[in-house]
Amino acid sequence: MSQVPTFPDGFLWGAATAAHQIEGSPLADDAGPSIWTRFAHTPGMTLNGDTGDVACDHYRRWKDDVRLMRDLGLQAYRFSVAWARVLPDGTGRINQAGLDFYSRLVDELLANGIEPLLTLYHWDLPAALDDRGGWLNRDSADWFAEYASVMYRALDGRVKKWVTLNEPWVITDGGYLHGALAPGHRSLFEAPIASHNLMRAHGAAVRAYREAGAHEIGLVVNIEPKYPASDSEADRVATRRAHAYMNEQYLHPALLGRYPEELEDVFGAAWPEWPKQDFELIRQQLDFVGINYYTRGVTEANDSYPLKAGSVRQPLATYTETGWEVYPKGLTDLLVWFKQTYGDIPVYVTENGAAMYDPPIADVDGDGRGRVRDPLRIDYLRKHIAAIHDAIRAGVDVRGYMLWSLLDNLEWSLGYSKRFGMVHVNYATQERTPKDSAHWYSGVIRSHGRSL
Ligand SMILES: OC[C@@H]1[C@@H](O)[C@H](O)[C@@H](O)c2nc(CNc3ccccc3)cn21
Repeated sequence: MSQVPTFPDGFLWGAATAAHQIEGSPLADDAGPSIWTRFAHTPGMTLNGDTGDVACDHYRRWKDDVRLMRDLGLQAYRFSVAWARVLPDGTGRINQAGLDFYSRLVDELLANGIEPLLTLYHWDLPAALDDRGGWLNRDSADWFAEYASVMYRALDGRVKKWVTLNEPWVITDGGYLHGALAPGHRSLFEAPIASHNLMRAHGAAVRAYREAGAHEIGLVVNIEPKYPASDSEADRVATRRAHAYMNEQYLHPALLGRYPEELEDVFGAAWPEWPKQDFELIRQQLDFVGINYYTRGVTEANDSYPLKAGSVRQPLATYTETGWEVYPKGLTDLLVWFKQTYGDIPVYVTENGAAMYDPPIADVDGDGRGRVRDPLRIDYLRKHIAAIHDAIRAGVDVRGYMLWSLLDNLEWSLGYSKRFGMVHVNYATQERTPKDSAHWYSGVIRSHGRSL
């Protein structure tokens, strides 16, 4: 970047988390179990048998964590609601204690000048609904709309930015096709059905919001630009399929009212006939789209997958703990593609970050305070925020940045093995220690990006 970056007035600087990954106490105060409570307690499903039983103990430490956000200067905080705290059976009976937890959290955020950005669903379906077929049941759209309406009635006005779903692609690719995530199904036939019902649920929740809410609602997707590993026709076809499968499978129905044509070929006999009226439900006017960006996908033809496409690991820049390539330009390319494909819909980067090897906490300055020196994370964040600035200069209406994540937390099936936080969590003592990246990010926020 040649000159000092200037971000638009009102550009929102925040951080993101998710209920199951930080809260702990999943069954406290009459909450019901979720599919992740069940999945993590199933032997062999998570690394080291790690569960969300304690996590970051945020359910009890929420007030201190909001104080930490204030001290870091966050302007916004993206979090998710654990559906089964509010509706232990998924529908019907409301658990007031669960609703009160989120109401108190929102009030504390507002009292500290932090804008809440609420995600209704971040993967933790009530187990009682999974027992009724979960996302494979077409009734799931009604279940989700009922839950969403409970939350709108309780919090709308205090919460002014709502997200229906976090990453429908991961929910179905992980939970229904490959089985690595809850509920752990492995079925090419189930995956498109779960995807479709998730998008029907998204549409039903937006429709309910238009009747009950008065502010902003959007969808969050994880998308990554796909680049062919070579200019061979086979790799180019594979890249197109991978792009349709991850990047268009959810945005097309939500914003264009149709699926990309490649999906019928990708799923073959497993691709159902969809009722036309479903797309009238799915396609709803959105106030914004959230994009979660971590890396790109270099893609080659590979007949051993249903997709007939595989990712090619890039040798040089995969020093993240997840092995994901560091490729900031992919974020610029993606944001420009989004605008070119779907038009001028406001965008938030609702997740971006990296799990890096973090050295142990040490009193490196001799001032009695622990420090975590994470220069690689700072470098990653700096380059990706600069990539957003490049997209803004190219005309993309990016409204904010939510760093993933505020805290080290439970990385789903990978347990506590990956640390994405800008704040270190000692899981034995629950002590929080802002890493160097947290102090750096505070400076970025204070300077509105000019200190990049
Ligand atoms: O993996 C880091 C975060 C995760 O902790 C969040 O809960 C989730 O919203 C999230 N989504 C991605 C996007 N990529 C992804 C790819 C394959 C499997 C899982 C996530 C990364 N992350």
